Amino acid sequence: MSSAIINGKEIGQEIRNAVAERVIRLKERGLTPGLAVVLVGDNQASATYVRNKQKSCEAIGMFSELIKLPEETTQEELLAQIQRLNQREDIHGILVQLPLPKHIDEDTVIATIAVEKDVDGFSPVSVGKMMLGQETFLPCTPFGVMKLLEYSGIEIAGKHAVIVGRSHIVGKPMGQLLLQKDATVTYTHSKTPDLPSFTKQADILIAAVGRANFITKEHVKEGAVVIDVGINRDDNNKLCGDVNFVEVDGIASHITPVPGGVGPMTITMLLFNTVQAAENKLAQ
Ligand SMILES: NC(=O)C1=CN([C@@H]2O[C@H](COP(=O)(O)OP(=O)(O)OC[C@H]3O[C@@H](n4cnc5c(N)ncnc54)[C@H](OP(=O)(O)O)[C@@H]3O)[C@@H](O)[C@H]2O)C=CC1
Ligand SMILES: Nc1nc(=O)c2c([nH]1)NC[C@@H]1CN(c3ccc(C(=O)N[C@@H](CCC(=O)O)C(=O)O)cc3)C=[N+]21
Repeated sequence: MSSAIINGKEIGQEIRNAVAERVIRLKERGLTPGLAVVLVGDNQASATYVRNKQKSCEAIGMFSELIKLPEETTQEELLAQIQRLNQREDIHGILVQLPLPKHIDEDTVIATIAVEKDVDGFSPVSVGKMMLGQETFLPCTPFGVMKLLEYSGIEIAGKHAVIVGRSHIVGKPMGQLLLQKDATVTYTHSKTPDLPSFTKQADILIAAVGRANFITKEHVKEGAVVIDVGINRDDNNKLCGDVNFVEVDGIASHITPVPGGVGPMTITMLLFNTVQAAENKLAQ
């Protein structure tokens, strides 16, 4: 039997409809939620994501502004741009698209974003609050995965979650959010010897590696829930995840596709966080 498909497009749309309602309420009170996306350089993949984000904002009546800066932008210039966005009344969320060109220090840039506008949840203060279980903007991709699990009725408490990957934007916060819901969490990474011996134990397996079709049937326990965060291009330049879908289909109880799985949820939670930022401002 094939695995149940967790449909991120559908679940994302359901959440977006609720977010759109909140946008209407805010507009009635004279406030249009605004997102600024800062894109430095001309990374092709980044340009595609950024377009998706803008289209999604427009679709639910939010304002979005793209600040496109040349590859040679200095760090000082970028910091000055962010400071201007921090001051602007019409901008409630700021997203600096990563990765940045090598001559710019990402940590410094992210730490400059005002915490009340940090809708990516990447700044040190946001990360610290998340670790402490305090209210804050949660990073969109792990937040989106939590929603996928919730909407699919998948139980987390007491389950063994194994994360492959420990990046600051996906793997690390993912483990933290699952831990908060009482999963037992194991982190694995490139220095983990005998990876399948760990992943085979997972009730919930999260793949955030960045390698096309890396997770195969030898990594997956019968009946596991498999969440594929990866967005890669295969040899034919086709979009694919970190999980070899064909092999794992039928072994997993549930699986997310790529495209149409985690990707649309990331954008959904960005819209969610931006509307929350706008509501927070009205509540001040
Ligand atoms: N769907 C979405 O919305 C999003 C998708 N992505 C996608 O998710 C994937 C991961 O992104 P990101 O976390 O930013 O990537 P990074 O490259 O920052 O991190 C990759 C992680 O995978 C680990 N890793 C690499 N090779 C292996 C290996 N052979 N065995 C075990 N672990 C390994 C690395 O380990 P180590 O730390 O030891 O180097 C690292 O922790 C990418 O495909 C990216 O495009 C990213 C963001 C959002
Ligand atoms: N500051 C910052 N915040 C991010 O959230 C961020 C980032 N930088 N840098 C890059 C990664 C990647 N990312 C994706 C978002 C949406 C899709 C997405 O919508 N994917 C669609 C397909 C898109 C397509 O067709 O190319 C899908 O999976 O169905 C994918 C990847 C956000 N990231």
